[in-house]
Amino acid sequence: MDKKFGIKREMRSFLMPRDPSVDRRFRPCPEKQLRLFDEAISETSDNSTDSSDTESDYTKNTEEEGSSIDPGELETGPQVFLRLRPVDIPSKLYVISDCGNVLITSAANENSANNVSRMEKHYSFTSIFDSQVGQRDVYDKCVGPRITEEECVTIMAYGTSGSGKTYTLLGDNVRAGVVPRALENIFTLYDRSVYTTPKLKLINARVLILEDDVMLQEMQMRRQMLALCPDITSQHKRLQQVISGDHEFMEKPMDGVSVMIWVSFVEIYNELVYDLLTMAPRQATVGVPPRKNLKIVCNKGQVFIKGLTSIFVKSSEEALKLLRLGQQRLTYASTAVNANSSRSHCIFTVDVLKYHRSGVTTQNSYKFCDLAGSERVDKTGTIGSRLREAQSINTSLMVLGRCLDAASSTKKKGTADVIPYRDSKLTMLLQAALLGKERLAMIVTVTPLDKYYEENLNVLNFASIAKNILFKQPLVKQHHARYSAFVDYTQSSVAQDKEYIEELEAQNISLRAEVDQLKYDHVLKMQLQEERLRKEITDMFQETIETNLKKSDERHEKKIQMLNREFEAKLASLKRKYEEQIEDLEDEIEELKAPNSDIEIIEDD
Ligand SMILES: Nc1ncnc2c1ncn2[C@@H]1O[C@H](COP(=O)(O)OP(=O)(O)OP(=O)(O)O)[C@@H](O)[C@H]1O
Repeated sequence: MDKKFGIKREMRSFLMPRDPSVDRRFRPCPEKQLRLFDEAISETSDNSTDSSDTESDYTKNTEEEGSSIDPGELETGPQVFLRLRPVDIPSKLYVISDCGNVLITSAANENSANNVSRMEKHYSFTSIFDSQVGQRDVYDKCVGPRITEEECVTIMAYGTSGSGKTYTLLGDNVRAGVVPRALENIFTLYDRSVYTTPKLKLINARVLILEDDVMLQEMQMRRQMLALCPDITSQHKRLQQVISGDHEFMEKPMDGVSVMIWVSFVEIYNELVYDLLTMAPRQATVGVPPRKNLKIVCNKGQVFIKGLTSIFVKSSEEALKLLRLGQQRLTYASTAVNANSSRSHCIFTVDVLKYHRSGVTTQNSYKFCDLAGSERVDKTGTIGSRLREAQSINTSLMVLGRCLDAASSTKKKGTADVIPYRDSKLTMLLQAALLGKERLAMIVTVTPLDKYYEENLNVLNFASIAKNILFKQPLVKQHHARYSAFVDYTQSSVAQDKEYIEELEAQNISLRAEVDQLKYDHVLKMQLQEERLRKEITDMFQETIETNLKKSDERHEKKIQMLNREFEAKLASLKRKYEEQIEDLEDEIEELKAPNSDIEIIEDD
């Protein structure tokens, strides 16, 4: 691995500045002298007498930069924030300047493996959040204004593993991160304008009106999806209390505007794109999503993921539920620096679709991107699948660095470099932000410990490239589209009634479906009950018959025995009678055999 990275460093690296040990005079240099991070970083070699790389010079540079911008010109660039993670003993190598938005990294010791570490550097940021700064302030500075201004924005968390990217975006059960706060903010902002049926949907980067049957399918899908989500009612209530204590989000008065909110959640793992909100097949558990790789399509400058599930949500709780479901399906693993490390990049998108009474539909997208931690595979001794993940993570971050560098050199050279966003899935999906069509806010997280010094320099160098970008073209704040179907529909005074009727019709359709389902369930239940009763009755009759049969058998048996006894008694008496008769007859016969026995003969002499 060392060898591989060694070879790469020969070329211009986007994660590592040039090796300062090489004499400046012998370095290859462009015709017009440009340093990779000029203006954003000032470097001072320990023994250098070159005073142009000092903090004061940095201030001068940025002032010049500021003055060169015509305030009337619509130039804008990413906002890059730095957040320092709280640690027990913070390294003394990082100091925040008095002005509060420059991080000065001191030179590390001479024995450092990397020569780059032997320099003092100044990194400027839009804002720096010290380790004491809480989630509220991070949200208020980085995201809140974008949502209130209704600007499309991509918020990207970038940093080394375990530095707090996921914590910043999602937070925990008490310290809500940027995403739960943004959801509360969005639903408060549109509160009474939130439409309860999915009439509009963003399909293949186009806002479309849904037919009733499609709308019904969407509602059924949403119901099934929400049923799969973990129960977060009490957790959501707690977070809501925390958030409402921290911020005073206001509802934006909107007349004749209906707002439909959709969410989607994707993961880029080993350069493959997975949908985190698909319906799991019957046999799969919540934690094991069907892993179907999705295709990214780029059509006339519009980038979208083909077949990505987008779920219609009516409340911040529903959106948070889906976020938690997606989180359960994300690829995490235990690494040397983080027991629960994200091994993939993930993007949670909230699309806000609006239709106005004027007949115009608009769309705002808020993308929250949690990048996997950049990692030193050689130092952490990563092996096997973790190594493959780490290489894939580092490669896609490298491409992101190249894209940012190409965008920033547009400003430096005044020529438009081709931005190589097609070189990775991540940069393809973030294309709109990388081309300046949407706002880009990068939250860079750093663990201020000595042992992460070199990794942190890479991250800070990366951030400084982003900080250097200025987009020439005006930001596309919202995508507008006019739909004739909505013109008539919304222009007349009857429009609102019609809207209400449509809503009722949609509800009616869904209620009818529900009634049909209930009827079907009822019939099925009755059939089952009848079957059970029939069986019970048959069993009962059979039992009765058997008992009766048994009783009758017993009765017959007794009767037979009694008759037998009577018969035997009769037989005995007849026998006795006939025996007596026989005896009499025998006596008579005896008497007849001796006929004169009753005559006494007397003879004379
Ligand atoms: N500002 C902070 N305040 C309090 N705790 C923090 C802060 N930043 C990070 N942590 C804690 O540090 C740990 C690691 O943070 P987290 O998981 O957000 O890192 P990560 O940058 O997303 O890492 P990976 O890239 O490996 O996924 C978590 O337990 C988190 O709660």
